[in-house]
Amino acid sequence: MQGTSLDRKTIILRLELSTKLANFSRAASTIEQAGGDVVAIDIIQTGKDRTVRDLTVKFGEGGSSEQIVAALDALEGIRVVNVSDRTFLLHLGGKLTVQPKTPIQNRDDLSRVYTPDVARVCEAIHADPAKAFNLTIKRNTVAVVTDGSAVLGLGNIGPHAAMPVMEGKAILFKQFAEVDAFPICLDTQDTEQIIASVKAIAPAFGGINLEDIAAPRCFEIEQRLREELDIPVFHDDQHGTSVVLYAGLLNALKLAGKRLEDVRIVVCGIGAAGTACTKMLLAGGARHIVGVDRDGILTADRSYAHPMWQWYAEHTNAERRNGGLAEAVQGADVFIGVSAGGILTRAHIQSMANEPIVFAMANPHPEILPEQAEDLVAVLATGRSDYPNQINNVLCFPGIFRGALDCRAPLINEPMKLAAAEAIASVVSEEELSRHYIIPSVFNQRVVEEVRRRVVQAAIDSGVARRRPHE
Ligand SMILES: NC(=O)C1=CN([C@@H]2O[C@H](COP(=O)(O)OP(=O)(O)OC[C@H]3O[C@@H](n4cnc5c(N)ncnc54)[C@H](O)[C@@H]3O)[C@@H](O)[C@H]2O)C=CC1
Ligand SMILES: CC(=O)C(=O)O
Ligand SMILES: [Mg+2]
Repeated sequence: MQGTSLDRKTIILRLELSTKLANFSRAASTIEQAGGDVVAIDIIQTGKDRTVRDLTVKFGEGGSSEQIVAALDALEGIRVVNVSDRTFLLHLGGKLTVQPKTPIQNRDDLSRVYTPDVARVCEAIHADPAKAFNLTIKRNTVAVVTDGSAVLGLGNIGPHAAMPVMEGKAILFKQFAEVDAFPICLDTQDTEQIIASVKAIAPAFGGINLEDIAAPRCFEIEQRLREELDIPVFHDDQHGTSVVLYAGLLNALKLAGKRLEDVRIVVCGIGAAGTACTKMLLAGGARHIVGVDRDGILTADRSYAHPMWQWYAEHTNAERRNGGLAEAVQGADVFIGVSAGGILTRAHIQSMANEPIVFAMANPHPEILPEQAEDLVAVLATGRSDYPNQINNVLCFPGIFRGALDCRAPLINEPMKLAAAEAIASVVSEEELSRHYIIPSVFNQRVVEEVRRRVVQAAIDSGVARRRPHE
């Protein structure tokens, strides 16, 4: 596994110790010998035959949780019941809760919140369904919907395993943009069933954020839902990613003194994110794009069963390059990776043009780690939170939905996406721009504010705003 995490340096071990066979100080010294340091002990249960204790253990470069667990497992009378780290503990019981806005303290409150008085509100909405935006959670609530088929770069891990990511997205919506978002992981990967399910739940929501649904089905699902619903439907991995990529590239090119129209760009991984990034770059004026996937460079010399790849081959690679990743990156100015971890090598980067720009955006493992390539590049970015230059759709989706909800746009159109990209890029001033700061931090409060402002304006200018928000 690549990458490091500080969290993995502190673990909590739950041990069951037989009172007859095990000796606690023996366990502690075994942990020490395996490179760990016991910093806290909690007794969870004691009994005649056994005790259960939680041990907080820190370890340095020399130790690992696997070594410590293996050493303890070898001891007679000790059973390792569970190993957690801070990340796992943070996920205990999930990361979200539902909180009422109004307390119910007496019968009168109860009558108004619930029956009988609530009925008058129901009837008002029945008479005018648009009132659902004013009288229910609809106006501020987004469904984060997945089928678990392309979760981060982990692949098709299914709806249960997708939940932690979707809960995470919901937290980001709330924390950064005050949008109430709800994770919905569907137990189907059938296009028609996904469309029908989302349509069926849509009345409760003011927007639909599709997440981690694999290509090619994500294209049809999004298009059909956009046509059939009157609230924004936005596939984050396509459009959120392309907006942030475009913002990052505008700034990186500024720094490198190159123009989008002139540079040779390689997009690696022609799935949801890769296709949308390419469309955004073409719309922005890029002229030399080559796409490469597992089977090599997409070229009009071949025909593809997958209609999006056919489209891709016909709209890129004018030179009709052939070959694999090595041939694609040769002489390229920009590498955009939305594919899989660890596939880009130093040799690949050395074959690129001078001062190359590398955006290794696969999550959680980028195509190449910054420490492996930093000396070879003008700019390097990843999708991760633990390196500089985080090109991640979290810079887009909270603000773009905030704007769309505030002006009650029925969709998120191209001008709104472009406005979001320009807003994100604009947060980094000319003076601040540097190879380690081409894209603002998600914690920069101006990001959401600026994205929202420009998205609302773009919606008004393009005639899709159904209301003008108060400033
Ligand atoms: N930084 C960011 O904001 C974002 C990053 N991503 C990352 O991009 C990656 C792709 O995500 P999606 O487009 O949603 O998935 P997807 O499943 O729609 O597409 C992935 C594509 O990459 C291709 N691929 C896989 N291994 C490859 C290899 N060794 N060489 C070339 N192509 C390869 C697949 O064949 C597929 O066409 C994931 O790692 C994801 O975490 C996706 C969205 C946002
Ligand atoms: C960031 C994100 O949405 C992804 O990696 O899928
Ligand atoms: Mg995603």
